[in-house]
Amino acid sequence: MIRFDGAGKRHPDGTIAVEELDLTVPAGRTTVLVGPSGCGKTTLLRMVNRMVEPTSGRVLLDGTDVAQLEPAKLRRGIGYVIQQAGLFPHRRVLDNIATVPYLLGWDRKRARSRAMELLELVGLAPETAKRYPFQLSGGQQQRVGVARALAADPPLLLMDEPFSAVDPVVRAGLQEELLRLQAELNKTVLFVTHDIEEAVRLGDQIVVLREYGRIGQVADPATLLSAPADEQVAQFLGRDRGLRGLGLRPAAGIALLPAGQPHRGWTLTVDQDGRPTGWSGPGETVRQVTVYQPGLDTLRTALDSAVLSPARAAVAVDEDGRVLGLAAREAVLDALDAAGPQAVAAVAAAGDEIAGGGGRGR
Ligand SMILES: Nc1ncnc2c1ncn2[C@@H]1O[C@H](COP(=O)(O)OP(=O)(O)OP(=O)(O)O)[C@@H](O)[C@H]1O
Repeated sequence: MIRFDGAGKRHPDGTIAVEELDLTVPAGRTTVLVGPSGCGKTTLLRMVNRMVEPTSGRVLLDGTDVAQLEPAKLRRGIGYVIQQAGLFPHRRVLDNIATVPYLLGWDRKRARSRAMELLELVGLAPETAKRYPFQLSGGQQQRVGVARALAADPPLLLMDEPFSAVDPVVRAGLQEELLRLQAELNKTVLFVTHDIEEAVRLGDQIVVLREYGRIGQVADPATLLSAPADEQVAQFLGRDRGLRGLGLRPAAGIALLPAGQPHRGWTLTVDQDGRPTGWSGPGETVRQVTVYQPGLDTLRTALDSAVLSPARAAVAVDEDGRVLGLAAREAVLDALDAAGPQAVAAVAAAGDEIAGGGGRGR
């Protein structure tokens, strides 16, 4: 657990980066610091590993003031991932990952075998080990950065906008990967981003910061999106915060119609294994079928699938992609109703496209 106890930073030139912050970062969870540029996110993160020394207050790591710990030793016990990975350009991937184990005095064989394990854990092929960072894509470099941070199995990870230099598709993949790793490893993660979408996807706890490191709100994603503390936080979350909130609600429980029965003049076609192949309608066929998995996906995905379907029905599938039934748009809206007034208001605010029809797929 990390505790910021009145922690503040005033630079010698008089700039106040962080005024005075009280915050608890719980163990084994992901806490995301989010806020506009210059609000002090990086400063706070770096106070933890003593790359920045607070000018007031303290930072406690499991009850110990980090000021009492020797910086190099402290940092060897903390995984640190930064934007553009920050890999050593002259070292091969394997040796980059093994950096901290080497520093900790592990013998080379053990350090390298641990590095190979991590390469696999972050989804990189074994042959990547021999390459130099410049021979990797941005997304691969970030994966190596995460592997390096995890090498000595530290209980704490500091991540400073680790995925912001890669394109949106690669970024979504890296976020998925982090969620998967975190479900397995349960590290204490302190993650900095200025992207609220990323914060909502990754955070167990989100800290919305304003200028000078002042706290706007500390909450779990669902609470933050449904009940922002004030107008300023609501504005920061953006107009579609209600819709984003649907992304946190499971799509289980939507009433399904039998898939064999035509819906609004469209019939779903399936292959011999029961997987959807298209929609057959009056005089035309649509090959694109939008699906959702009730046990895995969210109301947002189900709604999106229903809106995009020519039959105005999302196709529910099991984990093997086999059709379970049709979720008519009305049934999805009923499920939104059951999810509470926030969800319904969000859809109303999203306007005609969803409430009235439209959508692609024709
Ligand atoms: N060495 C320094 N000297 C003076 N001011 C500084 C110094 N380092 C940072 N600052 C200022 O402290 C404030 C907080 O900086 P910080 O890097 O923590 O913000 P941030 O929220 O991480 O921003 P961004 O999202 O743009 O990375 C900014 O106003 C910055 O200009």
